[in-house]
Amino acid sequence: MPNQPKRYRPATELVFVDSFSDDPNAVNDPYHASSVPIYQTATFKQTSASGSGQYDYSRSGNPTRSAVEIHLAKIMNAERAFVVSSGMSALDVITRLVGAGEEIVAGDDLYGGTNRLLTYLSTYMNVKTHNVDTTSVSAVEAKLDPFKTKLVLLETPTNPKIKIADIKSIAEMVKAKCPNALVVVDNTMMSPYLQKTLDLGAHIEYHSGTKYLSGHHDLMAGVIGVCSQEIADRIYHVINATGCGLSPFDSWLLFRGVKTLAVRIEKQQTNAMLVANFLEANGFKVHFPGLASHPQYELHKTLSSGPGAVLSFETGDIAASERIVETTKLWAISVSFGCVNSLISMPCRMSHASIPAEIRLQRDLKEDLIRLCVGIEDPTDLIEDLSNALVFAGYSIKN
Ligand SMILES: Cc1ncc(COP(=O)(O)O)c(C=O)c1O
Ligand SMILES: N[C@@H](CCSC[C@H](N)C(=O)O)C(=O)O
Repeated sequence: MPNQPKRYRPATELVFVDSFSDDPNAVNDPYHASSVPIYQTATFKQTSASGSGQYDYSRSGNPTRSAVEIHLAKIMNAERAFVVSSGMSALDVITRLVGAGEEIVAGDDLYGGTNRLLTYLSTYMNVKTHNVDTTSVSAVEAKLDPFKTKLVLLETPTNPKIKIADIKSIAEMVKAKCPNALVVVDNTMMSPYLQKTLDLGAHIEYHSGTKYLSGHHDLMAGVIGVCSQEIADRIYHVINATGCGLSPFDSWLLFRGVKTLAVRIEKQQTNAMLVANFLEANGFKVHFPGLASHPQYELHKTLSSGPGAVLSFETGDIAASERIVETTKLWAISVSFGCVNSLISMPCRMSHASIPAEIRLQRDLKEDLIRLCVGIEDPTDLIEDLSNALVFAGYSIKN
């Protein structure tokens, strides 16, 4: 790899902060802190001009960042993990592995910001994206070009229509038909607690760490996990070259959030199941992979150990959807998901407003769609609040 800093470290040499470890790569903490300290420093002193400490400059590496990266690599079953300044920054780093004239195959239901970055790449960088229905392995296969395709980008479940892609079959097919392409999965909706995409055959998994991994909507972060040292080297090179590594304080906050990931998700998805059942029992078309009515209900169970806690539903009436969203009290009107607080939104007005209306129409992204991101509150309160809003919008509701 050209232009590596002299302190570039492969995964085997990653350092971590643990004063009781006899591992030579552990950072010595003389105070035996039981929470990883925040190394709020840009630079690290050297013993001589050429003497190498474990770190020299926080853009290239920082002990607090390393600590969370090592932990995340373990829970993703990744060869190595990296943390960067946002989910979009994670995707930006990954797409820099694609050159001008090369191509990406991606879904036709994608987070609005992802669609915006892919559109930017095609407009300014001559990197074309084919958007296909990733619920169909053959639709993905049809757009592969063994010479041009460099990334196959899957979101599963998709945001906001909650469609499921068969990661395992797609990864096997891509490896056979297009060995130069990398299979990349945006695993934000599931988190590594529910879905381990690298075990399913993906080369790269990434996250908006702003969501479940941190869990409290108090930071922006992106996470990238990779399956091999070779990909790790390329990703690290881009992160150091572009300077998007996560700050020490946000690395610390992210690490703190990850510690409660399992308990938060268990509670959130139990609540989400109750909310999804309530809406379906009241006649709404609900998109949630925990419901037997979901078209990929069986497939999702083979990929993930739970349905997660994001669902969307249709009312068929934009004005009614607006009334519902604007009437709930416990469900805050907000973008994002994965937080301990429950949120309600209209994707076409909010998270997906950057996708031009005609493209939303082409992709059958319904303007009346309401997305619910279920938190850890008492589910009786959540359902009562939603029920009141539905009644206010003119629906007759049985609880
Ligand atoms: C599925 C998905 N991926 C990526 C992102 C981007 O993450 P961030 O907001 O942390 O940049 C978002 C939301 O923003 C998202 O919903
Ligand atoms: N104004 C922001 C909207 C962020 S949406 C965040 C999140 N991914 C979601 O799906 O709610 C933008 O245009 O990026």
